[in-house]
Amino acid sequence: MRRSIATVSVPGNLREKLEAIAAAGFDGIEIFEQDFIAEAGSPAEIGAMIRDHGLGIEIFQPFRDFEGLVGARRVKAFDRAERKFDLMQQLGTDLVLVCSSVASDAIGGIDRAADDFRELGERAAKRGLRVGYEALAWGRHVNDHRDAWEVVRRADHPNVGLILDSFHTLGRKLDPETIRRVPGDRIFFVQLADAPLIEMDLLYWSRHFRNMPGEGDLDVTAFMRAVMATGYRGPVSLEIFNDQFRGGRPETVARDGHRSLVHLLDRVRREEPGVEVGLPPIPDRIAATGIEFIEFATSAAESGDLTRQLAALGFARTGRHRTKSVELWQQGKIRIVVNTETSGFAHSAYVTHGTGICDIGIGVSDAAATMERARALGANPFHQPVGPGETDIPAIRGVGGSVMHFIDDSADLAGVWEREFVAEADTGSGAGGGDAGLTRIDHLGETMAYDEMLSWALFYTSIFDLVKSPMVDVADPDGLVRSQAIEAPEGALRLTLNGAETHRTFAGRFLADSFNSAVQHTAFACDDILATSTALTGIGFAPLPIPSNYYDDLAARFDLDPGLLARLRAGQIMYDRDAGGEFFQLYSQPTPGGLFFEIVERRGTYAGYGAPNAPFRIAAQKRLVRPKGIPKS
Ligand SMILES: O=C(O)c1ccc(O)c(O)c1
Ligand SMILES: [Mg+2]
Repeated sequence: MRRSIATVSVPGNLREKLEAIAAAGFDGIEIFEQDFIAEAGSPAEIGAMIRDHGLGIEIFQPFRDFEGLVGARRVKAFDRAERKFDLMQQLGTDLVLVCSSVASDAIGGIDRAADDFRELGERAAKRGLRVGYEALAWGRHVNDHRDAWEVVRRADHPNVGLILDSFHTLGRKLDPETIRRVPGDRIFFVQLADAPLIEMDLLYWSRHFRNMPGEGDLDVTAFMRAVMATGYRGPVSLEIFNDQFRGGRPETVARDGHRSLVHLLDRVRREEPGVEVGLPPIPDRIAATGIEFIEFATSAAESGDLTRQLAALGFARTGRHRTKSVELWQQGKIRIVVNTETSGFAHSAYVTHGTGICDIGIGVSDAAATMERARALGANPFHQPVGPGETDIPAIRGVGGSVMHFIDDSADLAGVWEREFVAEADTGSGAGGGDAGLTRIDHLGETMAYDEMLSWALFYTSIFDLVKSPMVDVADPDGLVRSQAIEAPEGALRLTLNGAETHRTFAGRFLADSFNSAVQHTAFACDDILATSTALTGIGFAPLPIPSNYYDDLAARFDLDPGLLARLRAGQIMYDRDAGGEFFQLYSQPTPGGLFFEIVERRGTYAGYGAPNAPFRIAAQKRLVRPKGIPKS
């Protein structure tokens, strides 16, 4: 199937749009009249420019307020159509999108509209053109794809067909299964868009909040399955009106669009067996098995602060790299790599962003398959020269230019630690070692600009078998931070994406200080937070101080055993509860750069991340990092 995108979906001038669209891998475009009118060249020149980018013009759109008019208004509508037919012939496209009328003087009636379309089809046929009819969700008389189909069916003209748009169908909560009844050869074009579920006026929602399939809450996959089941094999096109995308980068928006389309078509062929979507086979979404390691980029001068904090968290240095200035710190199943090399990727990450997490190792079922899927979805593979005896671990670029390595349980990859590191036990020079009962990485919190959240959520959920939880608002004293959790079934991999809109928030300050989106916090799991808290106190861990008011409020909100409450208060441990269980959180003090660690215990099936505690945790962090408050400019 031809993969297409409407020019309105991508920011920039027409040339910038086309370059980004072509580079992302699309076959064609929907030329939006606005984008065409704004351009300086003649229609023929613009058509040639589009084709010079290797793109087909799949459709010209929109043609508005055509059907249901009478008298001079009707004559005028046909005249307007003829002018646009001229234009289409000069541009070099044979299909026009007519969206259902919103004109106040349009008269309803399926047969009246069908007559109009039969005549329009006749006129189009004389020029070898075709007309497609789309029901806008807010159309005056036609606002349901079933009615638009009935108009097309009764028009009964080979040059008149139906146009489907997932937004108009799903946004009005129409059952997409009804599409299965339409003959595939009567569908001329299919537009796709997703949207977040927000109660608001349909037109406003459509024109400002659409997003790429998979980025929102609509079941675009069910819609597309129904379309494919009709036998339709024409173009599939993204038609995204989104304020945020309009201010984004053309390359990013186009790349995300293509990624979403590949991901969607791959889902459709798996869930609707027997349909041919015209994509080369790719591995299914990858099951992530956990976080195999995180790697800090730092320097010899700064690494001491970091490793002291690791030791105070109960980590022990267990190995040194055979040839590089790289240490391995471990506790439970957690591996932390501390890299103080003075060349290579980690060093450049350190130089640009300061001490921070530059690399995440994800455990996967099959690393080669992960690379294949990531590549097909437009991810950028990462390579750096490997020294003698070093393992070339497959990797791609992730958030903020960081690296994501993939480790499966093949001997080659899983054996990297034994092969490349000399165990400290053999040298007798280990540091740390006061185990505090941390078992694994519960989650990583990535901080990014709010504008990037949809993009990275799509990145993760298209490559891996992960699901998004609803977005939550976190109140920082100086602004809002939005948080979105992405999780593997059973919680094998959990990530939170935290989107900051202003640099005055704790997250926003981290972004500004490190010039980067990156992991800001690492949350470790333990089995017994009270025991861990006691052990940590014994090895010199300094928790984030939580105000006494917080514990008084806990006592008021929950029926907590007074003994437990006293232990929480003494240990600076935060508490939350949901229908499935309980949650305990203990925070480290942040580094001057804003990085921090969290220790959690999940009891029962508690599914969240302690969002109700976040405002108090953030206020406490800000008190430490900037005791005099953050300047208001
Ligand atoms: O918002 C609109 O007017 C509009 C125009 C054309 C479309 O295809 C559409 O889905 C919406
Ligand atoms: Mg549309």
